[in-house]
Amino acid sequence: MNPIHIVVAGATGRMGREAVRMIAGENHFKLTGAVARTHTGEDIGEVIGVGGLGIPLTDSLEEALEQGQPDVLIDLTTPSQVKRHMELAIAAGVRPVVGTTGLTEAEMRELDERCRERGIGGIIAPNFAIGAVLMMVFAAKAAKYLPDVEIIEMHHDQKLDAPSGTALKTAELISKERDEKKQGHPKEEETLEGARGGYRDGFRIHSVRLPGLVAHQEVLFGGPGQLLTLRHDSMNRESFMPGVKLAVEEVMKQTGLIYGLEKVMDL
Ligand SMILES: NC(=O)c1ccc[n+]([C@@H]2O[C@H](COP(=O)([O-])OP(=O)(O)OC[C@H]3O[C@@H](n4cnc5c(N)ncnc54)[C@H](O)[C@@H]3O)[C@@H](O)[C@H]2O)c1
Ligand SMILES: O=C(O)C1=N[C@H](C(=O)O)CCC1
Repeated sequence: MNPIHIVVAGATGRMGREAVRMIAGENHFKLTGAVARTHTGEDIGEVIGVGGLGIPLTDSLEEALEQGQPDVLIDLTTPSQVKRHMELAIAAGVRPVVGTTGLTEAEMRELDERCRERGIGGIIAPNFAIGAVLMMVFAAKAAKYLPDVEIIEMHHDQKLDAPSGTALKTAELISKERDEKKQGHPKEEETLEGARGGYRDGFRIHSVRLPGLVAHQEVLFGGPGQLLTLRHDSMNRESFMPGVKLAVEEVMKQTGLIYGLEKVMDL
């Protein structure tokens, strides 16, 4: 079997480094390009401390797509870059696997059309941690029976988008199962703006940002005389890598853009 050729955008970032390390450790994956914001020409393997990989860092995704001829782009950059990167990859027939959060629903619809026109697959996973995907799916099941729900997501203070992609995806899955209901007292009023968090489909999402955190989420359900809390914690970025690996393998079999790792898992 030919290895899957992969270019990583954001290769020197917290997630990108882990992705490069993961690719280097898999026989059926081959790194063909590493893109970072600044062009250094240095070997990405030397930069991240795994030894030479023979792949120089470039600041041009176009160059990495043309020279490396990858099958897959893994994008782990920033909300401001991800759409352009996906457009470039799709136009070149390269399948995007995207962890970068912050794309709007309209943007995802447009990118899905582009993938279909090109006859290729793409995967956007707001959270690659398998445990987090399970938490989201379990939350949707619980919401059917316990419609009073609030989401609290907690991330490190370098995160640019709020609420997190995970919280938005959890809310989407919950809304599909939950009967329509406005959570909280009908006459509640905020005396401090934002105190009740963001409002979506009748329930609330709260975002916490603190140094020391990585990626954490609680989904709280309440009913008369009972509480159910679903919680997931990512302690480090290695926690996301089994999901990245799965997404790269699955994207080769798909057509169109898939939003959420649960759609390629046997759940
Ligand atoms: N889906 C998931 O499971 C998951 C997990 C963690 C992080 N994330 C998301 O992944 C993204 C990256 O997270 P991080 O913690 O690694 O961030 P980071 O800031 O450590 O890394 C981002 C990298 O992107 C690079 N970059 C920025 N602009 C670029 C450009 N134009 N071209 C090439 N590279 C560019 C930066 O130089 C940096 O190295 C964020 O959007 C974050 O929310 C998703
Ligand atoms: O570090 C981040 O940023 C993360 N973002 C994802 C999100 O927005 O849900 C989840 C994992 C970490």
